[in-house]
Amino acid sequence: MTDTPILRLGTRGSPLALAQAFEVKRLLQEAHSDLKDEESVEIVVIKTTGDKIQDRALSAIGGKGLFTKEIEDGLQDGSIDIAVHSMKDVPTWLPDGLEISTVLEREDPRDALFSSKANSLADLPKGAVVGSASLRRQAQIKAKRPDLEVITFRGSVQTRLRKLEEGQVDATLLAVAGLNRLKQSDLITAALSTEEMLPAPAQGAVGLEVRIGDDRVRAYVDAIHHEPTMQRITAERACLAELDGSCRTPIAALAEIEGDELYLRTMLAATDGSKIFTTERRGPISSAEEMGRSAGRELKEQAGEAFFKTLEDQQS
Ligand SMILES: NCc1[nH]cc(CCC(=O)O)c1CC(=O)O
Repeated sequence: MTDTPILRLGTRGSPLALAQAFEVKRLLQEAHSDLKDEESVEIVVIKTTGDKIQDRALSAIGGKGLFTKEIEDGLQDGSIDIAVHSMKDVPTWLPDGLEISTVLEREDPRDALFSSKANSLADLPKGAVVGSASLRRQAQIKAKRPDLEVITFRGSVQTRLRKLEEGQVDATLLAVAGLNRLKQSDLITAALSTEEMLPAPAQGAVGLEVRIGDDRVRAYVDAIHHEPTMQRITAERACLAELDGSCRTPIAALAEIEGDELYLRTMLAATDGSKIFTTERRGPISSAEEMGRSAGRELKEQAGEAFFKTLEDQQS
């Protein structure tokens, strides 16, 4: 019997965030006999700025860490021991004293199309309306199908699918991983190939953030760590860091492990799809970080300073 929990997990309260937190709890309980008690691992729901603001595109609100800041505050003030995040939402720079110690095995990193009108982006009727608030998705849609109308579209997975059902849009895109974790993958019309739609850095990966040097907590979380996932997202996030990417910059990156090599594809785009820069790297897994950095530098050079200046102007 435990009076107080042994571990407190901090999470957002969306159905997807909760599903991820319960998965972490289940894995921790499976790995450690002293956590078998129901009360030994407590899930603490924390509302973030990103959850409070529902009426605007995140890119318009700006700022990094919209889905993570308040949860990190909980780590720093000791009210939680572990923050559970979608790694896609975690900024590349973490607050002092915190680290991503652990990642779960990655889910499917692809984006999924939801539509009753077509099974692929290419087959959508001319002029169809696609709802997405992600600049990365908007840019890739516009690059392939300039005739489509892309409208900003936010809310939880449930809200977006309801809007689609109501006919507010002809199609929307969501991460396959989210639907899989919610056990709702049957709602997916089609998963898009990574050639059609390159995913966001770290899409499909769940990460655990802890206080640096918290050996007690580390002893628990180390048992559920998946190193190949960490290697992949290290390369992807290094590219993002090099570009100083926020959710205002359309950036995509996907690293895959092929034998003992890492194969990294990255993309930087103008939001209207008028420019797409891509680069690839192949190298030893141990160079994940440097490969990502170098890919990011190359994208920066390809795009040139004028490109970043234009991005800034578009936002102001
Ligand atoms: N920005 C919201 C967000 N953060 C993580 C996911 C999906 C799950 C994942 O990528 O792990 C989503 C929703 C979506 O893009 O469909």
